[in-house]
Amino acid sequence: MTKDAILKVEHLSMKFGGLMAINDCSFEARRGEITALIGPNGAGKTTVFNCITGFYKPTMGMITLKQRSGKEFLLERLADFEITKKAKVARTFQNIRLFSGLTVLENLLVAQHNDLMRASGYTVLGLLGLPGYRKAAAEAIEKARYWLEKADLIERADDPAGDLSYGAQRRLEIARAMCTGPELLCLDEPAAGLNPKESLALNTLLNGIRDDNGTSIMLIEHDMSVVMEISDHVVVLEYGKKISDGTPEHVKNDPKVIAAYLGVEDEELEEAISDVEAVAGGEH
Ligand SMILES: Nc1ncnc2c1ncn2[C@@H]1O[C@H](COP(=O)(O)OP(=O)(O)OP(=O)(O)O)[C@@H](O)[C@H]1O
Repeated sequence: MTKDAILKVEHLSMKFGGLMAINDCSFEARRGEITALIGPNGAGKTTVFNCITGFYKPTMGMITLKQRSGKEFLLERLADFEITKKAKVARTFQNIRLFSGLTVLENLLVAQHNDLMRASGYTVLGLLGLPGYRKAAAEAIEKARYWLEKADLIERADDPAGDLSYGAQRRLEIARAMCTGPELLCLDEPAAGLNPKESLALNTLLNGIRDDNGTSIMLIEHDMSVVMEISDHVVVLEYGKKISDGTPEHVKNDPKVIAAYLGVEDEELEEAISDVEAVAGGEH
């Protein structure tokens, strides 16, 4: 693993019956950066995410997460709850999964349930009397308040989560994931369905998480304006294989990526690449 990589995916393959959804895919995500995983529909982005977060066990390959402390975890060998708890990887899903009947604040406190239970010593007496529990409860509220501020949701703390606008619910999900103290935050299409104002608020939140908290972020995203604006590094998949990897600028101008997004078949690829190169050459 290179010095500053938080995640290293090596020769990852995932087979569903006869379908090779991921085929010998390798890439790294660097610490303190926003890495975007992009590609046409069915390219395998969600499958890669599901392998990283333990929802699927890969058919082959290694996924190594290295924490700030230097401690390494082989994610493909851990159960999904251990990936969250021990390796400190948090995720959100394409569909919003909040407790819509609970308030915004309660959603953030529920996320810290494990810490609170540990502080209680797992006894009712602990809940009622232990100073350790009272301290943990105060810290949980403080952490929730911090993330409500960051997500621009402090005014809505006591409202049911289900009453929030779609964009605010997305930010609440991210705030909730951050309350678990992750080293790597994985976001599955965070900008899907957002209007331009909500998209801007999302960008502000994600930039803050990277710059102020130093948390590394991996995201799957279809909205290219979001990808180009906030990513430090982009990995492009097509038919389960990596076809490009680099800065947003590099990837945007990569003829293979352009061809993939135009839906060009393999046999036409060389022709498409030379066409694109000719156009690009003509622009200089
Ligand atoms: N559990 C599964 N069982 C069988 N096939 C699956 C399963 N999950 C994904 N696939 C297949 O694997 C391929 C990759 O799917 P995946 O959802 O990872 O792509 P994606 O890039 O996330 O697509 P999208 O952008 O549409 O969400 C697709 O052909 C899909 O049908």
